[in-house]
Amino acid sequence: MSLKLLPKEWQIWLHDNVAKGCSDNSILTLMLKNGFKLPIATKALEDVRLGEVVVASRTEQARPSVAIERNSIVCEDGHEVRVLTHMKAPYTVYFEHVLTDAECDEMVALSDSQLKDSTVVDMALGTSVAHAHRTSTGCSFKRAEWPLVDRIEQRLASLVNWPVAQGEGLQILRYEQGGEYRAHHDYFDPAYSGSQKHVEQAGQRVGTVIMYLSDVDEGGGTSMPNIGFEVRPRKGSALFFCNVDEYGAIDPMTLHAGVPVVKGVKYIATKWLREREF
Ligand SMILES: O=C(O)CCC(=O)C(=O)O
Ligand SMILES: [Fe+2]
Repeated sequence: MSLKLLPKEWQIWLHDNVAKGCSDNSILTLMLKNGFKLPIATKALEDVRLGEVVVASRTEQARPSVAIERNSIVCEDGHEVRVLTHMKAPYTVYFEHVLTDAECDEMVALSDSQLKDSTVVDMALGTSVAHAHRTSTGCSFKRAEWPLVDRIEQRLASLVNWPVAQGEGLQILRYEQGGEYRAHHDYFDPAYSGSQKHVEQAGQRVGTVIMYLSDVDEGGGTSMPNIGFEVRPRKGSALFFCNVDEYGAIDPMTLHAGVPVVKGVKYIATKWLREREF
C-alpha cells in the first residue's frame, strides 16, 4: 500500500508514466532525485504495476498557495495582510500584520498558564519525546478551541488557500534567552518508520505558518540554512513556507531553525497544514 503514502500529484505521475510505458529505471531515478527513498518508490511502482488505483484527482492542488502578485491581501474576515517578501523555491512568503497587537497579546495570555517543556516527534517511533535541540516551552490548542483561535484559523485558510479542516491545531512556543529550535524539517520523512502513521492519518505536512506573537530585542529569527535566508521576528508578522514542491514531493531545502534568542522573549504560534483532513 505504498502508493497511498505518496503525495497525490506523484500518484498521478506514477500512473501516467507507467501507462506511457516508461521503464522502472527511469521512473525510480526521477523519484529518487525528488527525495523519495528507494524502498517507498519501488513499492509504490510495484503497486501501480499490480493495478492499484490512484486515490487522487487531477484537479486537486498539491500544496497551499498565496496571491503573491498582490502587495496586500484582504482575508475573508476583512483583515488586510501585507506581503513583504516571497520566494519561488522553496515556496516562501513573509507577511506583515497577519495578527493585530491585541490578537498577539490575547494568544500569549491564552497560552501562558498551559506552557510545558517542548517535545519533538521521534523519527523511529512516531511519538513525542523531549529533545535538547528544542529548548522552549509550548502548548497546543485544538482547532477552534477559542473564538480567537477560530478566527485566526479562518484567516490563515483564506491567506494561503488551504481548507481549515486540513490544518493541525495551533501550537504555541515560548523561547527565553538562549532558547532555540535547531535545524529540522517539518515534513514527515518517508525514510523513517515513525513518519508513516502520521502520513497515513492526514497525509504530509504540506505547509507551515509561523506567526510571531512578540517582538524580540535580539536574536530569535527563523533561518533557512540551506538557502542562507533568515527572517527576524516581528510581532504580528508570519513566515509561511511549503514543505513540498508543486508536485507534492518533500522539499529538503525547507530545512529551518529557530535561531537562539539573545535578549528578550520570543513567542510564536505555528500552524501546520496537512495534505488531507486532519
Ligand atoms: O522558532 C522558530 O522560529 C521556528 C519554529 C519551528 O520551526 C516550528 O515550530 O516548526
Ligand atoms: Fe519547524
